[in-house]
Amino acid sequence: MELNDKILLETCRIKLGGGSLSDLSNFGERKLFLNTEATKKVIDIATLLGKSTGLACVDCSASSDTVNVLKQVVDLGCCIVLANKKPLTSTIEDFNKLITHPRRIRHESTVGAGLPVIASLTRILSSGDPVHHIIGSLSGTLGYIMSEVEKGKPLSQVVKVAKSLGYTEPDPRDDLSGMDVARKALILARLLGQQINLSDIKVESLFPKEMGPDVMPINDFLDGGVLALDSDIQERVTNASSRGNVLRYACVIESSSSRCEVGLQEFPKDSPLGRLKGSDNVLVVYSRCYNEQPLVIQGAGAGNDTTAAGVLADILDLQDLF
Ligand SMILES: NC(=O)C1=CN([C@@H]2O[C@H](COP(=O)(O)OP(=O)(O)OC[C@H]3O[C@@H](n4cnc5c(N)ncnc54)[C@H](OP(=O)(O)O)[C@@H]3O)[C@@H](O)[C@H]2O)C=CC1
Ligand SMILES: N[C@@H](CC=O)C(=O)O
Repeated sequence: MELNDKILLETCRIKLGGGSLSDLSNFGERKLFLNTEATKKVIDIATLLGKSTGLACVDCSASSDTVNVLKQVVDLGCCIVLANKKPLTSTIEDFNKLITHPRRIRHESTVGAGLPVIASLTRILSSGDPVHHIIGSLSGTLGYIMSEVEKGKPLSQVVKVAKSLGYTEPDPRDDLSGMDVARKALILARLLGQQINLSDIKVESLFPKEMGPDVMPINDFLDGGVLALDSDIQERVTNASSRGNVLRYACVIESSSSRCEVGLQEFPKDSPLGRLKGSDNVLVVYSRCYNEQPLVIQGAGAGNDTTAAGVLADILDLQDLF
């Protein structure tokens, strides 16, 4: 379908109302392709236009199912742009395949939404400057939740607000389990050359297994389950505060030891992570050049606008190649 202003406005209306893209099939003369048929269409177009035109295949889903079609379009010479972290956090073989042509992939929005995290790291590494150590707070949702809980608001309420502001993954348990941050950490660690998998990362979840997506439907979690988490997190925040600290969900990556872990940690209130407010992300990078004075990248790390801006900038950046 042609993405004219009318269709784009209608798409925004449907998605802001919590609807599905499939609702667009009821809007004028649209044809909706599902799964196998959709994949075949994408491959047909990639076969026709991939090599000659710099066709970019853009994945803004939160699905694990797109990795096969992405690998095929890469083989057909297409560029790929991802906001979706799952293809890059599949097996190391899939990751290596997707980055076969490093100049034909952009995935800025996979870490820090629109913040220039991937671009900065890629520049540092390609200049031959080895990155030793990264520490960051890479979840807009968890950053927002921790700063609101600090103000005395219950976690259960704040999760719903984070969802309505577009910060969370489609299922906020992807954020609260730490898996969304673990995926970002894995993408960064793999960029640094670590040949590791998601299962190698130590991850702290903020809810018990009984509340997981395989056990509890999302609405039961949001309307009931999450209430049981309020007192524990409030107590941890209060205890940290009594020591002059704040709690942040941090990610630590160390090149020398291949250490990669994500979880809640206490930080002094006046440290780069401790000063974070709202959905801001911060990434502190230590390399040979950025040693005494590390590179600090900070700003809004989640939300529809900043993520979309990151994706659009990636598409435009690729067009300069052709
Ligand atoms: N929100 C944010 O701040 C950020 C999000 N991201 C990433 O961007 C991605 C999208 O997040 P967000 O926009 O919040 O999520 P949404 O759920 O709003 O959007 C995902 C869209 O993908 C569609 N979709 C799902 N599966 C498939 C599929 N197999 N093929 C094609 N389309 C599919 C969904 O369709 P339907 O409408 O039918 O559900 C939906 O419209 C995620 O991977 C997320 O991690 C990255 C950085 C920041
Ligand atoms: N759910 C994510 C969105 C960006 O990746 C977050 O909260 O950071």
